[in-house]
Amino acid sequence: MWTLSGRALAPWAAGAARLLPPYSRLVAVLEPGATCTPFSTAELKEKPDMSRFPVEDIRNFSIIAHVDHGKSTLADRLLELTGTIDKTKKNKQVLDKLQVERERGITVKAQTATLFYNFEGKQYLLNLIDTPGHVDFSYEVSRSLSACQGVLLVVDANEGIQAQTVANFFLAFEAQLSVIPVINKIDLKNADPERVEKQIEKVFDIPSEECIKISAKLGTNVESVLQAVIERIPPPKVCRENPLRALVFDSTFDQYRGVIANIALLDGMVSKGDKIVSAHTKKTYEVNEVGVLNPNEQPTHKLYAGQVGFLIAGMKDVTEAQIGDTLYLHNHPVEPLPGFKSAKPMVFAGVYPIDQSEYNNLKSAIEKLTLNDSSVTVHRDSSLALGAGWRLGFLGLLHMEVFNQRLEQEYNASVILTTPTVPYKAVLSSAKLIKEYKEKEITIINPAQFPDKSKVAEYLEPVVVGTVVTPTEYTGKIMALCQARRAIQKNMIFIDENRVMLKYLFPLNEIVVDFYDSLKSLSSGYASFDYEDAGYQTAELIKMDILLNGNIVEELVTVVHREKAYTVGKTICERLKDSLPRQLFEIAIQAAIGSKVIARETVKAYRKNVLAKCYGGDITRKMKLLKRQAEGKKKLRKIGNIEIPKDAFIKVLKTQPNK
Ligand SMILES: Nc1nc2c(ncn2[C@@H]2O[C@H](COP(=O)(O)OP(=O)(O)OP(=O)(O)O)[C@@H](O)[C@H]2O)c(=O)[nH]1
Repeated sequence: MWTLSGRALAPWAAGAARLLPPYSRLVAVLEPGATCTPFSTAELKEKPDMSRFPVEDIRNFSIIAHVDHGKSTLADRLLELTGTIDKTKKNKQVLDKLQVERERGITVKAQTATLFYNFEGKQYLLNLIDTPGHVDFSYEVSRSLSACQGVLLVVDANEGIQAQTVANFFLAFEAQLSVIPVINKIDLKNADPERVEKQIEKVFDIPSEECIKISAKLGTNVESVLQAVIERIPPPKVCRENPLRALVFDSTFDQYRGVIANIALLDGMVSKGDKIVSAHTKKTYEVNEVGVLNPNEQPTHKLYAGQVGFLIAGMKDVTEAQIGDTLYLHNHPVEPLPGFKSAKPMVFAGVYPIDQSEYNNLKSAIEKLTLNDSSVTVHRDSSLALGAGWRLGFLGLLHMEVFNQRLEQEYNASVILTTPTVPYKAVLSSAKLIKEYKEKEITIINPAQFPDKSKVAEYLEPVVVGTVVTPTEYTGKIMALCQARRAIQKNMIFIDENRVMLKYLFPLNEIVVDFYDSLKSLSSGYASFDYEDAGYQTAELIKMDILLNGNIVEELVTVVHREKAYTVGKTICERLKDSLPRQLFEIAIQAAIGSKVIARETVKAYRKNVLAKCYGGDITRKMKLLKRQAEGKKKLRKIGNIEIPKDAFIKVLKTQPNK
């Protein structure tokens, strides 16, 4: 049984073991308690001497929370309080650097910032890692935690504990990190911090006196968060006398400087000019620069064990900086760190260039983006209708959308995305087939390759344990929704008199697309959801085609449970009818299993006259409109003689909200 501070946890809390951070396995060798005079701002802007921070004056921590509970806002305040950034109204989610993060107001990629903080006459080095809150990005959270010894668990004073609060707490707890509960948004009219304190005590077994109540927005009581970081989070357990051993816990690709690795030093030190080796590739590099992220890269020439920073060493190829890799000094090999369990993709989709001449550009964009996001898996794929492309694996639908948006925004790539599918399995029925496929059980990530029933002894579908946290008044409706999604109830726990936590075993394909959306609308936005992998179960699966005037739409081929075929087919046809523009002729939309049509809708004929509003004989204006229409057509996907705007399929598939 897991315990926290010697206390036993609620029985349901004894979760499956997740990855432990390498730090927690090392023995502490702390340096004697030297103090140092604080850096002046001028010194900081120059090159700070990182040797002035003994291990005991370092704290590495992460901020974890449910979506929107205020992680990034708290990070802004901490950056301001420590003078890392100026106090201005413009500082909003400073660490959310990606365009997609700013547009959607969500954190997608974990970010690191080094803060210098003076407390009781000492200057401390604090490394803060801001993490994403959405379930799709929990892999980023696990990785970030590997470079930390403690976390700030932020909980909204009005919303209280939510599904991702629970999931993130256990990631931190199982990694044996110190947890500081921070109740945020106490300025809200409906804030009830005392109720949230009680929830934290009940669910996480953390005494309410340990909770810090703040308003990150107004800055109220934020200073006591920094003090708690120093007092309650232990310094890293590392040894500076040993030769260098650095963990690459993240990496980004810069067009001009190549790979920038985020590293946590577990042993020794690294300097500019050192020759280092990657334990993964065994390639040797010269260190071009090392430094801290403050929050932008600030060269320091040296980094010491216990510190977190960046390293640039002329790694140009996307495969050279593996996340989880260990770096060591040339001629001083060390035992590599355990690395990370690779992220398991939950959703697969085909990605094709709109125009095949764009194939190479798209290939290079995908390669570069996957370096920044190693949780995406890439398989080459091709289709008769769509040409050469890839089948990519994502952690969830939001992850897929964000990846697509980043391809467009950061690399100007326009792509066709096919229906997301979960990784099904098929157990083959005969020795001959097993010989042909070279395995007994095949994984199907492309519905077009779904094997026929005659070849299969049984189909298997992935399942997850889902956690729903909801106000009690919605329990009945939510239970009905879960049942309709073929879920089996496992547990029900009252967090307090008004809030309940439900645990269900769900088939993954029932929740990836629109479960979250339905849950939110059923509960007026109050219920939250999180899930984790729970293996496979047998299922009656069939392949369903969608046809437009008799032509199969490759983007929409899906695998469905037999029970659900009619409902799913009907819904897709209806949605397609709403998102397809009318054309000069009638369009028949059909859902079919083999040759049997199970649902049908019709789009009536219509002609769009772009010149309708052009009175008189302004020929240049007419030409302009016709040219614009022709340009628009280049972006259309043609199936038979039907022209379909690129986003029509996405509209059909996309039912999950942005958050
Ligand atoms: N009233 C009030 N609003 C706050 C406070 N802290 C954050 N917010 C608001 O809550 C919203 C979400 O804040 P973020 O800091 O983006 O939340 P987050 O947890 O980083 O969100 P993700 O990165 O998407 O997981 C924003 O609109 C903030 O302005 C607070 O103390 N009081």
